[in-house]
Amino acid sequence: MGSIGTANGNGNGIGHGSAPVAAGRQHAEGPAAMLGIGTANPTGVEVPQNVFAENLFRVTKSDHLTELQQKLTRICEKTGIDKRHFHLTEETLVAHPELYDHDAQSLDNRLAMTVDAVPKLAQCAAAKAIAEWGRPASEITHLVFSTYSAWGAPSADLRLATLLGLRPTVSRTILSLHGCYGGGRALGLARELAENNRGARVLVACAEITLVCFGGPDGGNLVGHALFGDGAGAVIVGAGPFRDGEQSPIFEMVHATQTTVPKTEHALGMQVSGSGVDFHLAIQVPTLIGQNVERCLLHAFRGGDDDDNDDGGAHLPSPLSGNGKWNDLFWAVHPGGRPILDNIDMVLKLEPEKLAASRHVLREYGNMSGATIVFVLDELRRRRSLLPEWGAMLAFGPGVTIETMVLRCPR
Ligand SMILES: CC(C)(COP(=O)(O)OP(=O)(O)OC[C@H]1O[C@@H](n2cnc3c(N)ncnc32)[C@H](O)[C@@H]1OP(=O)(O)O)[C@@H](O)C(=O)NCCC(=O)NCCSC(=O)/C=C/c1ccc(O)cc1
Repeated sequence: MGSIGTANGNGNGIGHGSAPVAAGRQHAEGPAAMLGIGTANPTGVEVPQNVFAENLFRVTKSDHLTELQQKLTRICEKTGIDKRHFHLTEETLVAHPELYDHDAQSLDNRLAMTVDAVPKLAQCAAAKAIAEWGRPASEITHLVFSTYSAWGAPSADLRLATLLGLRPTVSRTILSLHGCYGGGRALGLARELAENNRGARVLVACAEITLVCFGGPDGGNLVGHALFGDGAGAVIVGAGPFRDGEQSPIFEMVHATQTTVPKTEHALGMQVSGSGVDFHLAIQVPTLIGQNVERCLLHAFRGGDDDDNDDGGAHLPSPLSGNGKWNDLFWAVHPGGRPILDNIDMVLKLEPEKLAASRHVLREYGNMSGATIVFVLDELRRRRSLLPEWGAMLAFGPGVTIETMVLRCPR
């Protein structure tokens, strides 16, 4: 173990698309791949970012807090966001003033309002992913569901399985409170499930509804107010042999790693209390991510090898051996915030259009936590004919945790 704690995928090299997984009857043939991608947002409320602060202060009866409103307006202008989608309506806020009263016990109501809404939003995204995949939902063998916004048992994964009519033997896993790296972790897990269980078809679903953490502007979470939005993403993951009628691989998932940056637990967090959920985003987060991201990428592109010598060895695909190597890749980066993308651009010396898909998603939807990375993958898939062969996916969240995946766009 090096100075950064790590946990690896199943140790595949990143050989050129050809069956790097150990042969054996129970294993799949070749790398896992994304076979269908879908996204969804709540249909009711779409808020332009340039009126967000004004709306928030009006609906929470906080117009007298003029300095705070000016500050939120300043922050909103710097987010790189044009609009966001929300499940929470003004009518609901009028009926539930406890949602912006920091002293009120509102957690029960918040959870009651999201218990059905979260799996239903996930269902909308999953239905699109399944339609693109081209096979019936009954052929899904595993479900990995990530959310921070719905808790309870039976949990959101079971509700989603029921809504989609998945078979009773579907093997379900729910990832809770992973925050913004939940989508990356769910995809990493799906990759391992698909490669290690021949014939497995894994539905990854991520759905987030910010109602659980909504509060008045005096609650001290102005950046969270300016940044987060609601959305769901779903991906069908499977490995060869592929079936008749099945979508051919969109992106191969060649290798995945997870890195925890030591001594940064304080930087990103979520505190649950009777009055809801409070986010904490330290001002240092964009810098911390910028400082650690290249190390994580090198680790992933070495196939999880902890050897720090960049020997251009057998693991590395050729794009990473030359100068300007990172510009030879396509990029699926979680747009956690505009300065995070700016720092990654700067550290990796990326050409301006390399993070275009991430900036587009940030602009159109804001940060939808774990679901956001699926929107970025969906956007990249639209630009597929322009993409180079190899790519990298990055997602970040509490820990600070950095999820990295080496992707390949088959021709
Ligand atoms: C749009 C911001 C807020 C400001 O842009 P800027 O280019 O840094 O501009 P300034 O440096 O001029 O800052 C504007 C104001 O914002 C303030 N500010 C600037 N970051 C801050 C700050 N983290 N705090 C509190 N004031 C600040 C800053 O002090 C300043 O205040 P003021 O001088 O009074 O105008 C930008 O910094 C930004 O997007 N920051 C957020 C980055 C970030 O941490 N993103 C989260 C990544 S991880 C993730 O996505 C998952 C989170 C998550 C975690 C747990 C879960 O369960 C679920 C999800």
